[in-house]
Amino acid sequence: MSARFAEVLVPVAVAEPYSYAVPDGLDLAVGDLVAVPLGPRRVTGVVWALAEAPRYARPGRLRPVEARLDAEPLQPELMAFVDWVAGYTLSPRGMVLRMALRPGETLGPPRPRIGVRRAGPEPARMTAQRARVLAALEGGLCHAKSELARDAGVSVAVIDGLVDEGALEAVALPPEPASRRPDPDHPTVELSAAQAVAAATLRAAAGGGFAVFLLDGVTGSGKTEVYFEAVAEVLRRGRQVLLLLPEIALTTAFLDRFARRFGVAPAEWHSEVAPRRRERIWRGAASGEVAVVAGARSALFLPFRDLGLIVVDEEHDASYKQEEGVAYNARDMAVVRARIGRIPVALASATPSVETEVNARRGRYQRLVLPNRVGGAALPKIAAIDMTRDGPGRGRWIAPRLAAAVETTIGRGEQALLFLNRRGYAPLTLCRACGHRLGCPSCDAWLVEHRARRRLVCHHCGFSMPRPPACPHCGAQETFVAVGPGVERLAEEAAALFPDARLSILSSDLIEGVERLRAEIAAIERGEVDLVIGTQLVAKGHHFPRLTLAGVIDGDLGLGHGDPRAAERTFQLFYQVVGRAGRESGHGQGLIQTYQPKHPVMAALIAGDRELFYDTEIAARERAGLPPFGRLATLLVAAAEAPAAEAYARTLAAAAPLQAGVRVLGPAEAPIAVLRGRHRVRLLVRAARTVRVPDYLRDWLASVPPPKGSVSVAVDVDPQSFV
Ligand SMILES: Nc1ncnc2c1ncn2[C@@H]1O[C@H](COP(=O)(O)OP(=O)(O)OP(=O)(O)O)[C@@H](O)[C@H]1O
Ligand SMILES: [Zn+2]
Repeated sequence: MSARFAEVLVPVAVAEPYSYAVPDGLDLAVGDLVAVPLGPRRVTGVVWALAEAPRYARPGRLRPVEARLDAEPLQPELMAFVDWVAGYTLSPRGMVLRMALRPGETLGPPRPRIGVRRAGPEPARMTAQRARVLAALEGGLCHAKSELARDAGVSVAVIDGLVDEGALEAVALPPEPASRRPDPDHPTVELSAAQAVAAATLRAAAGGGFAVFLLDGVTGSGKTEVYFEAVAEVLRRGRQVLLLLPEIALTTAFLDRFARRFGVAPAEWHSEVAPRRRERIWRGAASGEVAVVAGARSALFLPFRDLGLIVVDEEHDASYKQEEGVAYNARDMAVVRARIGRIPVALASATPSVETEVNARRGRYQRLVLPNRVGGAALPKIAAIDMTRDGPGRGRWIAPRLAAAVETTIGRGEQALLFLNRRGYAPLTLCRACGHRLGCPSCDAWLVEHRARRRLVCHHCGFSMPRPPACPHCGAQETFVAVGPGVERLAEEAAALFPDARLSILSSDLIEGVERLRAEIAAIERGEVDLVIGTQLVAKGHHFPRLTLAGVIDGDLGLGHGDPRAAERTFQLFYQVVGRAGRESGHGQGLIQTYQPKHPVMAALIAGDRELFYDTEIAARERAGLPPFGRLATLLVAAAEAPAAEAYARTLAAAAPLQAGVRVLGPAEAPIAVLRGRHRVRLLVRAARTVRVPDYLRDWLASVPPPKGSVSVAVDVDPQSFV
């Protein structure tokens, strides 16, 4: 007997599934993907439960499920994961499901692939383009139409013309596989003793249940090769692997390395992957055909058929946190998914997050240590340049000592890197006559000059405009001055200082598209560049063999903003940047320009003493009751008008339940008080570790009338950023 009613979760902002009638003859199971009517639309949903009686509406009025879709059902583990993430982040369950159904909108029967081959007579009219097509088909093989067009350098219309005339014949091709099977058994490097120990532990865990590992290796210690051994073991067992990487769009080198080790590249999953390709990977993950996915945080919601291992590389990276919509941290949720799926998860980093470090110190996570660089290369020596004494002249940013080091490095035929975490030319433009500063019309932020694009840009909302001819405040002409450096300005200074050096500026906004960015990085790897100037893009896992000097231009930029994670972020960033130097030569050097050379973060970096940093930071967090010794959450109230936001925030604050171990601070204006034209007021929840913050927040929010009009409330449990 098939069930009469289905509870279907739909990918919209709803907390609960809706009831639908199951038509006679339609056999449904929990997890099935179905098409259901939703208002005037038809959407893809998932059968969350089946029942003999519906939960809500009167049975006679229920609309029926329209069809079961031709797709693998969601596994119970993924459904449980969706429930868990929704509960923890206080997000509508439907919105979390939506992340798991990402390509769901396009899910239909796979689109047929058309191939063509030679048939019949020569075409009556021969052109150069036609000749190229026919030449490419020499030998009688069948080619996919779109690939043939590309190979012959013609448009698809040329091929269609030849088909119409009968010179070519169209045939249906079998669907292309989403990815080929990686081969676990051709290792490419011989592991060092420490690597072998770590790899053996991970390999042994690959067959077991839930366990969390911290693969803790200094920069350039070969963490990747180690976790590849765990990947290989999971593949031998016929199971699937998820590799999470920050900035996957940049990591061609990683894909190449994977391909060298396993014979094929992994399936890539990130926002730059074309929709149809994403759909194929989604299906391939669900069918088991795709064995390994390397992806950005959203890959965590892929419907793997039999996931056996998750690796989170550079686990400390801030890009794992999604702030918009469902606010989740993919590193933390990877641990949750592994626990639900009873599989191991490996977190890799040279600079673990303080949370992870504490978990490892307490033995909750098992630490695997790689204390040395591959081949015995020494770690870079780090020194501070005290800008209060040894800075460059006014309007310049590269201190003489750093300039001299760059000169020497380039002179030896090696590469140098200058790091400044600021895109654009200058972070501030002001009028010399009246002091007016050019700000964004819809955000509480200054406009950043991007000289290459000839525009002033708001980094928060994307607003941009050309530099105005006259000051909008006093009307003076030609009085604007650029204040402070961005990478473009730094490059200008570097070009003047080192006229013969080949420069590359690595900044996401200067290089259009992933492919060009990847090409630029490859050129640096090949040594075709002498001096790299970059934003945080350069800090992420690159291996530039000839790079021996890393200079940090503004060592104070991230410090002291009242952000509880400022010290941690700064330490991680600079340690990683400097960690790009001397990876092969062994004589790497890091120079950090700072006005606070005595700051604990600088002191730990200069001493090359990572433990000193963690000891200091962990003690400070413990004293202050900050994560992981306490919990944080923010409620951000936003509205078109400031009074509406403030009023609702006060209502919320007044309704905050009294509970031991919980303090609610605020409302206070958010550091960026206006964003995209919306006024923002924040409440901060500080709680003891033992408090179940999501439950507390749920009770609280249920006790107040929902926001009306333009007012919205965004909940962020474990916030990473406090802007
Ligand atoms: N046992 C080995 N023998 C030879 N080469 C190795 C070995 N292990 C790793 N390598 C090579 O050493 C280089 C550095 O390794 P890898 O990039 O994995 O370091 P990492 O620990 O991830 O560094 P980071 O954290 O700085 O990104 C790579 O080119 C890698 O192929
Ligand atoms: Zn703006």
